[in-house]
Order: sequence, then C-alpha cells, then structure tokens
Amino acid sequence: MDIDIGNALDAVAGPGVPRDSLDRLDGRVAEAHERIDRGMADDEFGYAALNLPERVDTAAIRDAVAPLTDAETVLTIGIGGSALGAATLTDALETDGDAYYLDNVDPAQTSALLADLDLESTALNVVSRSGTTAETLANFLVVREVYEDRGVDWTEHTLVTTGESGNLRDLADEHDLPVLPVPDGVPGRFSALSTVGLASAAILGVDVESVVTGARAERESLSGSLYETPAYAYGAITYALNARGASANVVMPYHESLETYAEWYAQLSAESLGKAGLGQTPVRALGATDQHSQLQLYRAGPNDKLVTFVHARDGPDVDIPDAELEGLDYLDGASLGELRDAEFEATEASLADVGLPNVRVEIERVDAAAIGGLLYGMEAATVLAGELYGVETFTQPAVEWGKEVARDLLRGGDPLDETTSLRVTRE
Ligand SMILES: O=P(O)(O)OC[C@H]1O[C@](O)(CO)[C@@H](O)[C@@H]1O
Repeated sequence: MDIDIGNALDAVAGPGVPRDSLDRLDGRVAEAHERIDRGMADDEFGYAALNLPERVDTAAIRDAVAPLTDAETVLTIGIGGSALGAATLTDALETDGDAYYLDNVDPAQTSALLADLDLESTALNVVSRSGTTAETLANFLVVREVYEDRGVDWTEHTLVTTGESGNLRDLADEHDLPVLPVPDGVPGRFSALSTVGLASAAILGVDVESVVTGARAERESLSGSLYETPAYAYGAITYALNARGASANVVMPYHESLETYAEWYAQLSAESLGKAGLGQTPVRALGATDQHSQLQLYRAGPNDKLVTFVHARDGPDVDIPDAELEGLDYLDGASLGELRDAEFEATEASLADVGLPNVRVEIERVDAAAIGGLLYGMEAATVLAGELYGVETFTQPAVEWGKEVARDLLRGGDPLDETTSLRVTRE
C-alpha cells in the first residue's frame, strides 16, 4: 500500500503536523520499531500477529476446508475479529459462491437469512478464539437446530475455528467436527491473516496464498523510519493528528468492495488504542456516496477529525453512455471509474482547501495481494500507534464489564443502578 500524508502537514492542514515535528516523531518511530522487532522475534503476545505471513499454513487451511469447497454458500458465525477479517476478504474479492455472516444477535436478520438458505449447499464456519462468546454460541445453536429441523446433518457441513478450550471446542470434540486452530498469541482483531480470516475465503475459492504474499511484502517494508514504511507513516500521522485535536478518523474507501474493510479497521483501531482516555474514534464512510451525506460536516464542521481516503488506482470500469441531457455534457465520453476518481480527487482537494487533514491510502487494484498488504499494513500501523500512545495495544479489558452485566440480567439479576431514565413519549 502507498500512503500520501501531504495533506496532513501544517502547510495544508489545521490541525496539521509540522515537518520538523514529524522528523522528531520519526526518532520515536525508530525506538518503537525496535520494540516491535523484539516482540516479533520473541513471538510475544500481540506482536506475534505481525509474524502471521511467515506462520500461517495455507496448505493446512486448504486441507481442512477441502470437504466443504463444493458448497455454494458459506455461513460464517462469529463476531468482531472472528468475522470482520473474513468478511473483508470475501466482500472485497471474487468468490465462487455467496458469503454470509451471522455476527450479531438480531432475530429478524437471523430468521430472514436462514429462511433463504439452502442448507444442503451451505458450509458453516463457526469461529471463536475463546469459544465462549455468547452471540456466536447462541447463533450457532439456533442455526444447528434449523439444520436438524430440515433433516440436514449439520455435522457434515460444519467447520470450527477455535482455541484449545471453551464451549465451542467441547462441541467440536463431542461431535467430532473438523477444527482449525486459532493462532497463539494473536488477538482476534489481528487475526485476519490466519485461519480465522482465511478459512471462509478459502472455501469460496479466494486466492488466500496471494493474500498472504501481499501481507509478506508489507511485512518486509517494516523499517526504523516512517519515511520508508507506509504502515508506520500511517500509524505515526494518525497519532500525531490525534495529539493535535483530530479526535476522529473517518475511513472512506472509494470502492463498495472495501466498505467492510472500514468496519474491520474500526475494530482494530478502537479496540487497540481506546485506552486510558486515549484513542481516536473510527468513523466508517464510503465514497462517493457519503459526499452526499457527511461531506458537509467534514468541510464545514469542526476541524476535529482526519479523513483517510482508500483508493485503488486501477480496476474494472463501465462507460457512461453519451447524454443528451443539458448540463451533463461533462459526462460525455466519461466512465463511472473516471467520475468516481474525479469525485475522489475533488473531495480530497475540498478538505485540503479548508485545512481538514486527510491522508490518501492507495493500492494498485482491489486484488488478493493488495488486500493482504492493506490488512497487514494497517495492523502494523496500529501496533506502532500503540507504542507511541503507550497503551496496552493487544488487550480489551473494557469490553468485559458489559458482558458480565448482560449475563447477570439474563440470569434475572437486578436492574442496573448505573443508568438513569427520563422517558419522553407521545401522549
Ligand atoms: O473470537 P472470540 O473469542 O469469539 O471473540 C470475538 C470478539 O470479541 C472480543 O473479544 C471483544 O469482546 C474481540 O476482541 C473479539 O474479536
């Protein structure tokens, strides 16, 4: 991936980063890289994620999914990092069939999805690192019962991706289900380039080997300077802008196929860096669509954010038929891709024009290697930012409080006294 941070410097942006500050920050990047390098060398918890391009065994993934590759549909049951990496890949890349994800507890969505699925031609990949996540286990039990109600042997269609212990591992052992291991020492949000993110894609014919090759190329770019490492340039500039008031990072890909990538990045950033009162709020947006919904705020609202554009330089295109419509002459002879690119560059300029910091992340085209590089690059960027923030990048303790209370409520616990209520209703 390429990064252009020019529109985040103080020559353009306010808040912007002075070049001499960036040079000084580069000294901290060099120290952070040494820490990251040591963590990778020792396969330390969390840092181990940056070793995945060398560690992931795509042949073993192919072997495990081989019995399922005739499936026309893959239903992945997981949540957070156990779904978003896989969804990023199958939403971005060509697949041999349909990919669906049950990554929420929404009875209407679950019922509607299951009503439409031909379970005989559907492979099930149940993914949970802990094997104890309520949403994932609940959805799995519901789906399993539907298989049984329809007389389809769910055990013939199910792959499990989980850790060495937990309810899901127990269920897999009880029913002798094929199990793929989750990578040791890799938090869920960093596991896209492992069994967790690659298995569902492999079932659907995605070139997972090229995904890993692209990640490996980004891994090889890691160095002691943000000026030589796109991933570190991104991690450093988002950190530096946050320190100067950019409290939100609007991730705005200009490709429908990358919309889920923005969702994946939101978890990666928020769950890794949102600690000790620090962190940058990830906002998901989509170009060109959100020029017609959020751009007004970005250009004329508070300069309290940065916008990260994600753009592929090349890709499929569609010619626009010549228009006889007055005022639309500028479309004559143009294509949808040219219109999109003109709008992307105009939006980038529109924000620079008012000093709203923005960064351009570019890939050559949306293909397996580029997506692998983008995923790896953003993981490395987040690890670097975590070193600069000085936070515990690889844990997520804040998510546990709500889980415990939800469990207590389901067990008939008392209503919460942390919340207050002031209901306003129509008479
Ligand atoms: O893979 P698991 O253990 O089901 O966890 C799913 C998700 O839940 C979290 O642990 C947060 O609750 C995420 O970090 C993780 O990606």
